[in-house]
Amino acid sequence: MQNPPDSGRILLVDDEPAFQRLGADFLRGLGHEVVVAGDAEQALAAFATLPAPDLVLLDLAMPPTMDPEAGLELVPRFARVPVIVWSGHGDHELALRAAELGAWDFLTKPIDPDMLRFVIARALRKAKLDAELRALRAAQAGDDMGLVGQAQATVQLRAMVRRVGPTRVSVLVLGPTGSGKELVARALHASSPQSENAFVAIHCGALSAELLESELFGHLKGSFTGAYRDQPGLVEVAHGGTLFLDEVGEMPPPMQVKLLRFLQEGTFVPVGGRSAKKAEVRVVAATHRDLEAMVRDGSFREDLYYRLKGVVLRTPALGERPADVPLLATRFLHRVAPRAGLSGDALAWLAAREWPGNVRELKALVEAAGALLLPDQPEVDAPLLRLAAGEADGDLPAEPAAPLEGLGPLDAALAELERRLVRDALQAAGGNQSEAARRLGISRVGLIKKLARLGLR
Ligand SMILES: Nc1ncnc2c1ncn2[C@@H]1O[C@H](COP(=O)(O)OP(=O)(O)OP(=O)(O)O)[C@@H](O)[C@H]1O
Repeated sequence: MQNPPDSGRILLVDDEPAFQRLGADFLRGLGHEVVVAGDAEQALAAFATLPAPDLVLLDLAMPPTMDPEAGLELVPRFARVPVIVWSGHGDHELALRAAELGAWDFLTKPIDPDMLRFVIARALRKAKLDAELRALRAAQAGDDMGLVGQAQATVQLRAMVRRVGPTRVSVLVLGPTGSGKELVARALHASSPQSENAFVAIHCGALSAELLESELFGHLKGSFTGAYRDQPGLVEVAHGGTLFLDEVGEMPPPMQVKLLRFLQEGTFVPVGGRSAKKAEVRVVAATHRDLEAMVRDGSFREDLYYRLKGVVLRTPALGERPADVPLLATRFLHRVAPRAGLSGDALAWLAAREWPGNVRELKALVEAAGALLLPDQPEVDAPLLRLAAGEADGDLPAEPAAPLEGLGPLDAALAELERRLVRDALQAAGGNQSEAARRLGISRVGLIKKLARLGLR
């Protein structure tokens, strides 16, 4: 039977078996799918299981306390979807508190079935409209999903992300450092139906096998020196969302086995634990290494490789997609200097450059140049880019000529120029030193030393 337009998946939370049965039958009769939970713990577990419910019906008074206040605490935990609460206590105060905590509606037992049907239909319709509005806004605001570029390879990459994002298939992102692998992983998550759940990234090469295991799967109190309390693993934090395994090629072999088990069975055992726990995550892995060669030389498990390699997406080196450079540079510049432009010689200078650090390098350079713009300088030009790249050979950006005249030796003129750049950056950052340092492309400590040296403090 075709479900009616306003049907949905409903989580019914009530401890009374008779009510559970009658309620579930009634709701199913209306075309809804129903999942039943008898207490708070079951309710939270059912809420985290995919596919996620579209609406929660929550009895506020449940064992062991039967205290509606305890039930109220659950309301924000279901905040993603409409929550309709009910209680035997029909008091005004309780209804107000529930509304404050975000409940969609408050009903008093005994429940009037017609009223329930009406309230549910309205809540589901509103939730559906909200979701459509969110999707429309996302499509309008960032059609490029943050993946800027017009090169053929980038256009194709975006098309693949749009296609693969909404599926649950594992994705392996291959490309050199700084080419946008993590960005692709985030775009996949953002275009998945689970985008409101967590996106959790872990760098597999930065930790020893032991620490990586404890980070991924969690640990129990006392399982090693320094384990003062139980710590959930990142796979649990990412439950229902996306787990991004960055530099998966660096994963130590003992961890490769454990990761494979988790990917195959969906279960894991926290460090120091005995029983297996469950978590459901979408896995996106990335590496700049040649995983196939690593499989051949035995440093990466073949079975894990095939498990991770559901769909392979590639982020080419920036040098292989020169058509992206002007667009990326303009986008990065506008983040620090919204009204500034790039001159023709700046674009030519960028185009002629090699980018061993790929998009990350371009971003850092253009942002630094944007921060160095003088207030009356409308464009970033090639000399300013050279200055930002640390390649300036004296042809500094045109400072208003008159005020610098007569400053005497070159050192004094440079110090004066530096003073102005620092003052401008501080002013633009509203006096915030960290922000000013970021704009200048130096560390905060470096800025403080500069302020002292230039006599600005
Ligand atoms: N197509 C793009 N559009 C906009 N920004 C991009 C693009 N590609 C990369 N970037 C930016 O460049 C920087 C580096 O990207 P990212 O961290 O995704 O690269 P990566 O390949 O994961 O790097 P690594 O291998 O070092 O982890 C980030 O700030 C990211 O936002």
